[in-house]
Order: sequence, then structure tokens, then C-alpha cells
Amino acid sequence: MSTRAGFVALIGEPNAGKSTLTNRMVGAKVSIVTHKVQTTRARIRGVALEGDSQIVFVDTPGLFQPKRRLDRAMVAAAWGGAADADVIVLLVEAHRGITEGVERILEGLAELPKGRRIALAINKIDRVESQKLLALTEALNERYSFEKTFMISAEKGHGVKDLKAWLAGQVPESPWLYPEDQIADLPMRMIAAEMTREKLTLRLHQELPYQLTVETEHWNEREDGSARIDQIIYVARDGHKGIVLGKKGETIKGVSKAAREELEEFLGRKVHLFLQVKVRENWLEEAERYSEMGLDFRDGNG
Ligand SMILES: Nc1nc2c(ncn2[C@@H]2O[C@H](COP(=O)(O)OP(=O)(O)OP(=O)(O)O)[C@@H](O)[C@H]2O)c(=O)[nH]1
Repeated sequence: MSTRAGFVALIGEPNAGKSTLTNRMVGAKVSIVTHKVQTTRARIRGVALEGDSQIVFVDTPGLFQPKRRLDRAMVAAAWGGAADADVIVLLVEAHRGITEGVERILEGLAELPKGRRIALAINKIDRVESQKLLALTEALNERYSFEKTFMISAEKGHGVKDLKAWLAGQVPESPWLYPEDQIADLPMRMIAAEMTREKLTLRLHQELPYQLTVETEHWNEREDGSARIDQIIYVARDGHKGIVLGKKGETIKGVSKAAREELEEFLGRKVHLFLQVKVRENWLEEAERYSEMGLDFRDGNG
């Protein structure tokens, strides 16, 4: 039997209901943890299964954070991330309608290369009357010709099944990106990597090399109930390695200790954390690709 797998980018204004929707589709186990994961590049909200399809929900941070005054290049890159996904779903809040933020997103959509699969999901339909919904659907489809429109209530569950079934049929034929038994495990790996990255940020302040990423390479459950976690800190230049290690390795030791303590608290058990710093000049380009992110994790399952 052929399997399908792919990435679905959920886009929309903050509060549109992306997390709630993902929770619905994925099931609580994975998404409860994933919503804490925020990387600067891609955020995996969760992995859903539907029949033979694996749907990986991602979003592209930077797209809707005007606070950060992202320059055009950054915004373009963020849109590039969305464009890399197999399917894009724009979430619009039924009761708020076409806000300025939605307008901006619609403009962005129009600039994407043609041939993308883009669906519209009007969320929070429980908050408005059906006549209003029809008017909003029409208005939005006049601005952009969406492949399909769904009316949903992520919170109450209305319409979510249909959307999920449609998405399952849209992702390409492909082997699954994550082994089934490791789906729940994946976000934990990301959370663990984020914790280390956060500690690095705290210690290095402005010194922190911009081109730095942390990946959890191995995660082994030990018989005594503890976990052995191996992580790699990737830097782009040899010189950055020294900064991360610090004098006599003091920086990395401090980072390791702080991250381990936080992990132990989070997991409620003993953790053995091993950090390694590696130079990989072009990791930045590699990491921009969601699929490669998937591969990184698969490689790390060793
Ligand atoms: N009435 C109603 N409220 C909803 C619905 N879906 C989401 N909400 C609420 O809208 C708020 C924002 O939902 P989130 O899922 O956190 O939205 P999000 O901002 O896209 O997700 P994050 O980017 O992770 O913050 C929450 O208070 C939800 O309970 C819905 O269908 N109906």
C-alpha cells in the first residue's frame, strides 16, 4: 500500500486558532508539547495521521511578527518557507473577517509561485451567524482563488474532520517522514534542543553566533529510568566553536548544566546530557528546508 506524507503550513494572524486546530488533528499527546517549541526557522506544531497519510503541520515564524521589523528579505524567506510546504492553509477568524493583517497575508499569497495548493479555513464559525459566513467566504475567494474553502470550529471540532481528510489526500505519495512510534518522541527532541539553545543565548548574549543551531541527535531511555540525550551544537565557522566552548570549556559546561537541570525538571527524572560542538558551514541553507529538518531527526534516531 502506498503511503503519503508532507508538510502543511498553517498561516494566519496570531490567535487565528492554529494551535487549537493542530491539537484537534493531531491528538493531545503530541501537540501539548509541540506548542512550546519555537525555533527561529520552522516550528513543527504536530504530526497527524490519517489513514496512510502523515501530515506534518508547520508554520513559518517571522511572517506575522511585525514587532520584529523584519526586513523584506526576511519576510521573503518566511514566505519561502510557506511555499516549501506541500499545502498551505490560511486560517481566518470568522468574527474578525478581513482585517489588515489578513489583507497583508492575501497580498503575500498572490505573490507566491502559481500552482501552490492553498486552502482557506474560516475558523471560529461558532461565533458568527451563517449568513455572515457566506459573505466572508465570497469576499475572501474574490481576493484569492482558494483551492478549497472549509468552515470550521477548531475548538468545537466542526468541519475539522473534512479538512483533515482533504489534507491527507493532498500531501504527496511518499514514505512517512517520521516513524510512527517516534512521533510523540519528536517534539521532545525539539524541546530539549530548544532548551539548550536558550541557555546558550542566556550565556552568550550578543556574542552568540547568529548562525547556530542545536539538534538532539540521540535520545536513549535507560533501564534505571534516566535518559541519555546527545545533542550537537552546529556553528557555521571554526571561530564560533571557541566562543561556544568558552575558556577551558566553561561556557559549554555551564550551558550543559543549566539545560540538564531544566530537562530534569521538565521530564521529572534524571538526565545525562552530552553536548558536542560541530562546524558545518552550510547548515543554514540545509535547515531552511523542512524536509531536511525531518531527515536530521531521522538520522538522529540512530
Ligand atoms: N470560539 C472559538 N474559539 C476558538 C476556536 N479556535 C480557537 N479558538 C480560541 O482562539 C484562541 C487562540 O487560539 P490558538 O489556537 O492559540 O491560536 P494561534 O494564535 O493561531 O496559535 P499560536 O500561534 O500557537 O498562539 C484561543 O483562546 C482558542 O481557544 C474556535 O473554533 N471557536
